[in-house]
Amino acid sequence: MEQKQHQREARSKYSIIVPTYNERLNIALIVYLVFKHLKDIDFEIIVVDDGSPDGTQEIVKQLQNVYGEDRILLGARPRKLGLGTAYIHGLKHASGDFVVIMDADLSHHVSAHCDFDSLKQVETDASIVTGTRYVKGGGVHGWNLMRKLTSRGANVLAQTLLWPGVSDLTGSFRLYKRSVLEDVINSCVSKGYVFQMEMIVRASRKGYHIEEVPITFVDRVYGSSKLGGSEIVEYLKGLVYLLVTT
Ligand SMILES: Nc1nc2c(ncn2[C@@H]2O[C@H](COP(=O)(O)OP(=O)(O)O[C@H]3O[C@H](CO)[C@@H](O)[C@H](O)[C@@H]3O)[C@@H](O)[C@H]2O)c(=O)[nH]1
Ligand SMILES: [Mg+2]
Repeated sequence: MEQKQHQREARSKYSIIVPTYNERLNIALIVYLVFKHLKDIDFEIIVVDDGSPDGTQEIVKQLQNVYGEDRILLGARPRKLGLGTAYIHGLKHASGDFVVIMDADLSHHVSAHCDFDSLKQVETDASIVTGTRYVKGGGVHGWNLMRKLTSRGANVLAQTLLWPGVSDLTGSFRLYKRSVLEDVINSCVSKGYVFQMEMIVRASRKGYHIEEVPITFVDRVYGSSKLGGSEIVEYLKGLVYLLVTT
């Protein structure tokens, strides 16, 4: 009895941060899939919503009624403040020893990072386990040619200039040791999508052990991407900034 109690106390906890902007049609399904897949794991889901006009927060509140406010936390912000700062906001609510970040639109499948091997890796030797589309076994489904070229181009450019030793710098499905995330996040300045690249480059420069797992990114069915031209400009600026400062 005492031993069981001890085992429960010693169990690692995972905080899953899911940023949302207009994800009313997706959020219930991603939450359902996480609960279905992570049966034996202690976790909480932190939804960081930027005042979505489509009423995403109303759905999250309903989900809190179903699953409990201790399992689904809502980090509500007044307006769209960017993807990078959404993670920072989510981390403030997180109580886990490990943090998973993933999109709300079902482009990431929870099994890729929350399988036994990934969890074991980050609990033992790795500091970060990051999903990559650009190794054997990984890929992208559903993007048009322009989007594929944009993603590939962004990665090739960053690889060539920064040599971070990671094959997919712009992907956003990652598993962090909480202490590592806190350390790296505090040195980041990006606010938007470029944040993913800055995080992994800074982590690599700090010497953290980064493992990669192949993932297949599946384009969303409901809603639309929030990646616009201004994010691409920010990415290029971020690249130059990292080149000069790291
Ligand atoms: N809170 C908040 N959430 C946001 C914001 N912008 C986007 N999101 C949320 O962030 C997730 C990813 O946004 P998408 O708009 O679906 O991105 P994508 O075009 O599919 O891009 C994906 O691939 C990129 C790499 O090619 C990734 O860089 C990106 O993170 C994402 O995984 C979604 O859950 C979306 O609701 C924001 O300003 N605030
Ligand atoms: Mg998406």
